[in-house]
Amino acid sequence: MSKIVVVGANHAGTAAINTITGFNENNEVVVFDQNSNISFLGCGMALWIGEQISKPDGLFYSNKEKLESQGAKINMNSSVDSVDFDKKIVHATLENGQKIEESYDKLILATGSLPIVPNVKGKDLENVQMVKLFQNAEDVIEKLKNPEIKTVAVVGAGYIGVELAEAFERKGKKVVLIDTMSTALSNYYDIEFSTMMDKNLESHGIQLAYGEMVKEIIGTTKVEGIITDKNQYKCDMVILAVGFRPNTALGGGKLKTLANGAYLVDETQQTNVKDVYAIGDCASVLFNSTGENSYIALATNAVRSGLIAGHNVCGKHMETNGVQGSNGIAIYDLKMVSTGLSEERAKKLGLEVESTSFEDLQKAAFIETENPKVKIKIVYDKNTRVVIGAQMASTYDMSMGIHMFSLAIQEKVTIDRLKLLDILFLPHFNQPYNYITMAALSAK
Ligand SMILES: Cc1cc2nc3c(=O)[nH]c(=O)nc-3n(C[C@H](O)[C@H](O)[C@H](O)COP(=O)(O)OP(=O)(O)OC[C@H]3O[C@@H](n4cnc5c(N)ncnc54)[C@H](O)[C@@H]3O)c2cc1C
Ligand SMILES: NC(=O)C1=CN([C@@H]2O[C@H](COP(=O)(O)OP(=O)(O)OC[C@H]3O[C@@H](n4cnc5c(N)ncnc54)[C@H](O)[C@@H]3O)[C@@H](O)[C@H]2O)C=CC1
Repeated sequence: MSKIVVVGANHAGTAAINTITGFNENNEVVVFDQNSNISFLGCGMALWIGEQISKPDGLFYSNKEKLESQGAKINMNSSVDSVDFDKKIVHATLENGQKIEESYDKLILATGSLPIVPNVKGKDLENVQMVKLFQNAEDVIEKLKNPEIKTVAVVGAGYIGVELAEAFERKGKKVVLIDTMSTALSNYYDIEFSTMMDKNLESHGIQLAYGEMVKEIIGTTKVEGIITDKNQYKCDMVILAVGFRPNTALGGGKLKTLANGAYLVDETQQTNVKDVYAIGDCASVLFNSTGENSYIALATNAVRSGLIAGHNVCGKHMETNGVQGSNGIAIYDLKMVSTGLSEERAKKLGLEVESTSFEDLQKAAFIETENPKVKIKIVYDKNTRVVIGAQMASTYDMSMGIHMFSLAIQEKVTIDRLKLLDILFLPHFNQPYNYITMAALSAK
């Protein structure tokens, strides 16, 4: 029997706690989380703000009572202030202000990430909003009730920014979407895909302000406008969504990190200090497209890494497969999914790559019901021909197709092996000369 302390009980922490308690091995599990809620699905935030769902209740899948019924001791509103890695003790402040010491045999750090805050004048004005926690969503929803909030400037056209731009437009607000890059979603898609999203956003009246760097948020007490290196926009609310950084202050220089501060972990999620594990957004992941440890903040990675650490702290050896950073987005009718590297990002990393693309109807052409076009692009290493990325876009829900490419990258499958892959055909579903086969066959 071991005593396992878990710091942070959102997606990664909860996955680890569920795994450990699921073994029913009478391990003592003590958990600290500085927040008042557990397992908030940020992915539902835009749906809630944009009123595509009527209430937030379904955005949580666990809570203190549930985890305690499984045998863990849960301290909510309780922060861990420091860790003595030599003595194997965490120092925490409980909800009632009491300072305590908790010893551990195994420690799991699941402290997640923090939104990056650009260091610009005016960032502390009223109505400048972060969008990470449940409480942030509550604040935004409350503020949107004020009819004086007419225009929202969203800074960052990544996943959060694009999803929220849609949500604000659905709420009848004027939206300006600002990004330093020349398209939306530039971390995930090549230009022929991201421009599809840009046209989609523009066709719904969202103003795109790309290639612009925010210099200042203006106002006396509240937001009145935003100034970039190229323009000035009048607005009543500013959303900052320019990415996450790992929340790793507890490492205190003892734990090795990537350049961005994420705890460096091995294939079992263990850090460089024995018996100390790190999972989720505070940790590195092995990125199969490059073979290197990287930072990819996703709930999917958080859950998987929690499962892995949960096994290993209980003495059940489990190793990561590495990840592909598979992701998806659905804005109005447009769905886009990607995995691994885009061609542009691969080239920026100095990789020699080729790509192959195809566009066709999803189903047999004679089908008389809904039959949208699907666009696909597969990126592969020029020398080894191993697949390292794929992107798909359509108004049709083709999202399941990307999982096969995720597996192809994980298992280092070459583009040539996809040419004759046995893909089912049924006119209701797809075409015999389907776009996956055709893209692979047209590879150089
Ligand atoms: C708006 C939004 C939409 C998203 N959509 C998606 C999506 O569609 N798909 C997807 O895969 N991912 C999505 N993500 C990303 C996903 O939410 C994160 O990757 C995920 O939350 C990471 O989980 P985590 O448990 O590692 O970290 P976090 O969610 O950051 O949780 C960390 C926890 O640690 C606690 N904590 C931190 N420090 C301490 C301390 N010192 N003491 C005690 N407790 C501490 C915090 O209170 C928190 O509960 C989205 C994120 C946002 C904000
Ligand atoms: N559907 C999904 O899978 C979702 C995933 N997430 C994940 O959550 C994490 C955080 O999401 P985001 O904050 O959207 O990060 P992101 O990395 O997706 O996008 C950040 C955007 O901000 C831009 N940017 C950076 N600095 C800027 C600056 N100073 N001014 C203007 N623009 C700037 C970048 O060019 C980029 O387009 C990501 O890891 C993301 O993948 C979030 C929402 C949905």
